[in-house]
Amino acid sequence: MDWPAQVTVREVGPRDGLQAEARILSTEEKVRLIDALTEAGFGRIEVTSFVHPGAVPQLADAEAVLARIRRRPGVIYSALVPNRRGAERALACGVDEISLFVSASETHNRHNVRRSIAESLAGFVPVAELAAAAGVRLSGYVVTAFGCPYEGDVPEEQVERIVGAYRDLGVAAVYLGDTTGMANPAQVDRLCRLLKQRFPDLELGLHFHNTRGAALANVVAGLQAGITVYDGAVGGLGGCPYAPGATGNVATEDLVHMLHEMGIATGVDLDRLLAAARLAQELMGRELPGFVLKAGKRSDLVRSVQARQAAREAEG
Ligand SMILES: CC(=O)SCCNC(=O)CCNC(=O)[C@H](O)C(C)(C)COP(=O)(O)OP(=O)(O)OC[C@H]1O[C@@H](n2cnc3c(N)ncnc32)[C@H](O)[C@@H]1OP(=O)(O)O
Repeated sequence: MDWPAQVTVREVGPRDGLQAEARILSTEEKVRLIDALTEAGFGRIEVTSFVHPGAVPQLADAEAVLARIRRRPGVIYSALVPNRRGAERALACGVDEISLFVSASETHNRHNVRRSIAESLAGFVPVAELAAAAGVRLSGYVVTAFGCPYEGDVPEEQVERIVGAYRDLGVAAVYLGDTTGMANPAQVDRLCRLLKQRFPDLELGLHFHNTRGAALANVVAGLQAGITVYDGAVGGLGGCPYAPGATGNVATEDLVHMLHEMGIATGVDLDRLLAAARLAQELMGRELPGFVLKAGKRSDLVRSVQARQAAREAEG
């Protein structure tokens, strides 16, 4: 297998990660976290969402967050947008990318945005027009693309239909979301190959939650199918307030660590990312699920084992 030389890792912790966390961070705390992620070298960061403030109270300060973060030139700071009202708010803040979202299953979409899939898609038309007029990048998530907590299996044709609708809207990228960690590597391989064949000119990205521990295995399946864009949430923050049993995205530092060990470049500074993960843990006031956060980098292993050994010898 020829692995790609480089992949794009999108940091979505400040949006997907925070939206389901019980502890509401202050605007200042969010800005500190996003600035630390910018320092880590990400080219793309999803910073917030412009949804109804009552639906996701954690992100009700989207405008203030965007106004205060230190934006590094060239970095794409994106926000999730459900409708025209959200697009108007996002554009007023000068976002670099608007990410639309619709579920591949009717039931989840109704729970999430109180609309049918067809109604969501129809509502995206004016958003696409606004984004195009403003010259802002447009992308779209397919939520529950690999399975739905309410409906179970999601037919591949349904995902294909939504990707086609996004393509017709003129999006630059489509991100396939495994919202509740239901994907397996064989399924990822099959769906990605199918979509790449059907939509060869569209950028496809993968967004895995690690609910059942399969996220990194699914990333490898995606790499084998030729996908080069992956989402992660710092520390493994995350979930979905409208999906029972949802937990965090794959921890970005685990993803970046694995990719670097495989010889795949990401442009991300892993040490700075780990510092951001420790900050996220401190801000949330709880242990986050990321593995490398606890175990350290592979390259640090021998050093830390030797240090422990020396400490034991000094004690004894
Ligand atoms: C898998 C994932 O992680 S997806 C992300 C997690 N899920 C979410 O973020 C869900 C977000 N959902 C929502 O924000 C809501 O369900 C909506 C906005 C999509 C739909 O809610 P509805 O109540 O049906 O909206 P509706 O269009 O009827 O408008 C109701 C009111 O909300 C306001 N509103 C609608 N959209 C927005 C918005 N994007 N931002 C702020 N206010 C809004 C309207 O202006 C209206 O206000 P008014 O009563 O003062 O006139």
